[in-house]
Amino acid sequence: MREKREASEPVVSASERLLFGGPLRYDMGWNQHADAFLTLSFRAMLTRLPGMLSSSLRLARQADARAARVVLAAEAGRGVAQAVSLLAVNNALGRLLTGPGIEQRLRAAAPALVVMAAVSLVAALLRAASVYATGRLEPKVERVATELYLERAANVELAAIEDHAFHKLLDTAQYGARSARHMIGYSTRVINAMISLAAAAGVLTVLHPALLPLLVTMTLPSAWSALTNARRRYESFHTWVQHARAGQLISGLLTEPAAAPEIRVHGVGPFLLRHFRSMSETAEAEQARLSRLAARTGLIAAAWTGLATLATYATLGALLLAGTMALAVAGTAVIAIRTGAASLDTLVLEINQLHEEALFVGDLQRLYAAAAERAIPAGGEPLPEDPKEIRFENVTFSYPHDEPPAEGHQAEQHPAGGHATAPPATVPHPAGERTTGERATGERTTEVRPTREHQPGAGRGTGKEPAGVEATGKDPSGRPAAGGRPAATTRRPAGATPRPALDDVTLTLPLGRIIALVGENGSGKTTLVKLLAGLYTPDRGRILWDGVDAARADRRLLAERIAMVAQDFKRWPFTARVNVAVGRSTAPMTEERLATSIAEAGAEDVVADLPRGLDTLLARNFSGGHELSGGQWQRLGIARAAYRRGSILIVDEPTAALDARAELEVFEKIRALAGGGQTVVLITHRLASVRHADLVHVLEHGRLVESGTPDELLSRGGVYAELYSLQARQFTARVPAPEPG
Ligand SMILES: Nc1ncnc2c1ncn2[C@@H]1O[C@H](COP(=O)(O)OP(=O)(O)OP(=O)(O)O)[C@@H](O)[C@H]1O
Repeated sequence: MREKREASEPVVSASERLLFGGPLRYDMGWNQHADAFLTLSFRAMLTRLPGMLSSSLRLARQADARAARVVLAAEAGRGVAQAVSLLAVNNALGRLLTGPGIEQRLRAAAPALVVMAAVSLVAALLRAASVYATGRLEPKVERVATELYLERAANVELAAIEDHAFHKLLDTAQYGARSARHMIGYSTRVINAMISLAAAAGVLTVLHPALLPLLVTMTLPSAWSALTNARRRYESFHTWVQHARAGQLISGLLTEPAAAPEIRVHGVGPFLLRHFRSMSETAEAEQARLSRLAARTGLIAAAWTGLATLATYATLGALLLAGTMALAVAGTAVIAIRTGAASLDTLVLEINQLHEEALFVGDLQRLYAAAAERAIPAGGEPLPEDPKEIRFENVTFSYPHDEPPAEGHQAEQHPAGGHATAPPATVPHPAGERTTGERATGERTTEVRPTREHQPGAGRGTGKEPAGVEATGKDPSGRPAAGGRPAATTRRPAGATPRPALDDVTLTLPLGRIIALVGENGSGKTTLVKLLAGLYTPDRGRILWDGVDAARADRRLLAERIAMVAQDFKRWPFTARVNVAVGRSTAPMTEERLATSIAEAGAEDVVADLPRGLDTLLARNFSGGHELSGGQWQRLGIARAAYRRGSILIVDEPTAALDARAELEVFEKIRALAGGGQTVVLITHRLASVRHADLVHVLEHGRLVESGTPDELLSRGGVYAELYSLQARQFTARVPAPEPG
């Protein structure tokens, strides 16, 4: 009881309190399983065993049916071999211990000895077959499960990705594939242990009915000790790992380039180092506590096993003395009890592990189901071949909003990006600290479960953060900061209903023209183009392509027509060539198309300056990688959109990172694209650049407030004219001369 209280009370170091205002907590999906694992009784685990085994089998059959059959047959064969071997031992002992001379006894025992040798050989061959087939199966199972995971995740609506609950499931389920792989090994060992236990128990029962209870008595202590330590470790994980993570966060900050200048100029290094030491010491204390408890449990188990062994041998002796058991049978019983005890021990541990893995595979299956429900619908009406206009009719759209955090969890934060993503790479998953064949001695081998940062699709960026959420954990490229740096989250007060991002908007986008969307920050411009691109569907109202409602249209065909340079377009960690050609990854990658797109975006100089031209890897954190400036990236982004050759080009803040000359040039290029018949939907705050637009829509607080040509809007003297003159004044206003003296 004392021990439980000790483990569940988090020790928050003074450093943690100072730096994070309390315990630093990441919101990680697998946390959900802490309680499930700790509260489940061993009996309940046994009840669930058939379900878990059949789920493993299903996965195995899906991945490689032949290998699955080999494993099953080999394990069953090994069990039979063990029973036959025990019976042969009994036979051999019986012949050796009774009879006239030693030579005749040896001769009589010879057939049984030959059987033993043959059975050992067969068992060894079967084991080899099982090891080989399991080794083949495991990676295939993981691949099949991962592919399904990635495929489904990539195919859900953007709204699902931005939905906190779905994202949490996505996070939890990321461990499922690895768990599915582990389940194969555990299932094999469980099946093997069950069969050999049944063989030993069967033989013992045949030999003498009193032997079976002795087997159980001898095994229980070590199984109890192993289980207790595993649970204690798991429970402790939830107590101290968060603190260890806080320490790792500090060590990450001390080495990351972004923090380096301030660490040096402001002398933050010693300050952080001091707190790093203090946090590490807290984690060390927890490790010491665990080791102390493990040693104590090990001792208790050893004493219990010793007593049980003594009782076993005393019973065997008594049976021998009473003449109710032959010496040969007693000898066989000792061997069978030892084998059976080892099998039972393995069984307890492996079922434990299997259960834990099954929880994560369960998440994966839940994700598959949820992702299927939220998948982008396939099929739909075709869009008109050459539409004249797209019309927004009374369109209203609100972003789904998260519930405010529960009381007392104000320090609970997500790793970078505002959404829960992955735990930092250096922190093992509890099941990652896996025990392989743990015994009461406390010996174990550990394996660290890789986190999403190591997996394809790592660091998914979602573009914008939910209303009122401010993400601070991104590097300038929008990628999650290294080490899963937590983002401070601030939220809307509880109960406040957010304003719709778009509120009853009715407007027309004439195709083949340049249309500018203008308005202050947060007025709904980006939201409008995301609806146009089919990334969201309106809550109310319709988006009509010459009368065809986009909500009923084939979404894939709609996307085919759109090329988009978003504000935070993806900077793929690939070569420059791929960064452009990824605009239309289904098209053959031709040099001519690449060169044309690069020229259309005015990105020739950017490519010419790269050390290996188009083959330069654009990711500084890899060897040979190169980093571009914001403006250079922006040009490549436009080249990517040009490469796509969509009929509607959406450009969101294309010149934000450009100098004055480059800005002019980019607008020229964009105008030229429109000259080729492409529709350009341009979002910009630089109103001087809007002069060439055919039509300007002005948004304010999600509502359309003005529409017209730039000249019409200027002469109207409304919001546009006001914003325009504000900007113009910045250039003409005289800077007050400094006061003399
Ligand atoms: N993914 C999102 N989840 C929740 N709310 C969002 C999301 N994206 C935008 N919003 C909110 O919707 C409103 C409109 O945002 P939007 O990005 O469309 O404005 P904008 O006019 O493009 O702004 P800016 O000029 O700053 O780019 C804002 O209140 C914003 O906070």
